[in-house]
Amino acid sequence: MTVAVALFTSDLRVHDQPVLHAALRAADQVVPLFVRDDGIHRAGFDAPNRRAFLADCLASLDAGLRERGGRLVVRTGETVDQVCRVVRETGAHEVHVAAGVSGYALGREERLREALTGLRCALHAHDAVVTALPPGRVTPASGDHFAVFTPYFRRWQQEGVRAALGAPRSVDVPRVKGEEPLRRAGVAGVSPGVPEGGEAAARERLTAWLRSGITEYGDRHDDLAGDATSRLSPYLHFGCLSAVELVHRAGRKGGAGADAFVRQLAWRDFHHQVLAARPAASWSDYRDRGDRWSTGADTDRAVEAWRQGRTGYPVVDAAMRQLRHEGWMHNRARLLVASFLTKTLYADWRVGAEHFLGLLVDGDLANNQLNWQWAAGTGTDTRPNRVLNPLTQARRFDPRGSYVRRWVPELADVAGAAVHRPWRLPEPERAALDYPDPVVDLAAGRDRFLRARGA
Ligand SMILES: Cc1cc2nc3c(=O)[nH]c(=O)nc-3n(C[C@H](O)[C@H](O)[C@H](O)COP(=O)(O)OP(=O)(O)OC[C@H]3O[C@@H](n4cnc5c(N)ncnc54)[C@H](O)[C@@H]3O)c2cc1C
Repeated sequence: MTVAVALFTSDLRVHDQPVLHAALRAADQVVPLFVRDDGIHRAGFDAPNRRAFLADCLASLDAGLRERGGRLVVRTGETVDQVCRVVRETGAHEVHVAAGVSGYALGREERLREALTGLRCALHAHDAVVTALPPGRVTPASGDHFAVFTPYFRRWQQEGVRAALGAPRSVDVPRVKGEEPLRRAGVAGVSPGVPEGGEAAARERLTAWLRSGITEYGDRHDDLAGDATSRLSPYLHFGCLSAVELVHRAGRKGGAGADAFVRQLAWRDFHHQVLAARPAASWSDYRDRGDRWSTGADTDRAVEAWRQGRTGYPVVDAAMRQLRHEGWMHNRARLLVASFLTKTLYADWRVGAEHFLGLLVDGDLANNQLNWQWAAGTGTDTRPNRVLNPLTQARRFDPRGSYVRRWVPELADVAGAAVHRPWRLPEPERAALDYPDPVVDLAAGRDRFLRARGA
């Protein structure tokens, strides 16, 4: 009887699962293994919202495997140690894993390969499991990665993604010890609106999205109140859905909405290929603009108001409260609150990125840090000094003020677009609101930023 290990990482699914597929082909029995990695815990990367969502993901993956006669084996510790233990206990001759797309995953893969060699066990790392196109698959004529999205996307389209795989019919698991999967109920400090995680919930959402939402995505994706995006990002982050499958299914649906959606999936790949080539960009400027970010008591106060959703700019505050409540924020809102922090307040993008990582269910280094750098103008944006005015953004993307009223209850009774400028309300009405004055003058903030950038 031969045994292989399928090591699950950011690919917690049974559909289009190249790691599981390859392990099943390689051996009579497979250990589907997930290691709750101490390294991720030490790095503070298992924020409560993601831990809770992960608990659902593991439960759903276990259920998916049980439907096929198998189960998920969960261990806690250093990934390399735990995999080696399972290999020794079961006599496995192969370990299959998704190829790393982050510095951490690449390092883990290297250590694992070395440790397994000593056990005469081969490690197979599979491409295009976490992303649709593996980082490095397409590169420009000069350089190891694309620094601008549009030419990257052209090549990404030409290259095409691999075919999707079906879910296995059966999974035969040898007798091996595992822990009880973590229960969501045991995680403290979780935002009340965090959605249910896991492959089953993901596939339900995907089906609904393909049936209706995607058609109008091109026209409506920036509508803050309309909430007309897929909200699939947490499922993509944990790999409950495969980006490859999404590209194919959206492609089969066709139309302008589907094209626009696939383009966003390519943004995800784009950021991964930047970070794979420049791992330091997770915490250092991708392009150094010579910034000397604002510090001091006034900045600290303004940043704290930003975190709490009390800046006095309703659209910014609505977005920050949505993040705290749901562990998710609309992309347009992410862009405008990030511009507000890094440009209007001229605070270091790392401060904002860290706050996001503490709350986002979809929070990941490639997409979060590089989108923050994009918004701060230290990343891949070709117009690094543009400053988004939250009032203009509110007028365009929340023209009736519904998004603000949804998230800022103090302003729920202010009708229409007037909700975006509460300081202009007649005095008795204004004074009756428990809502702060603006923490910064927009024009002054913008001028300070442009002066600092020499623009
Ligand atoms: C400051 C900032 C921080 C961000 N942090 C994250 C993060 O930590 N994790 C994350 O997944 N996304 C991040 N994004 C990108 C984007 O905001 C989210 O992916 C998107 O809002 C998720 O909602 P959705 O699934 O409804 O997206 P949809 O609009 O339905 O898009 C479909 C999918 O495409 C991908 N996608 C869309 N836009 C982007 C983008 N700009 N960059 C990369 N991928 C994208 C996502 O996987 C998303 O699920 C960030 C954006 C900004 C401006």
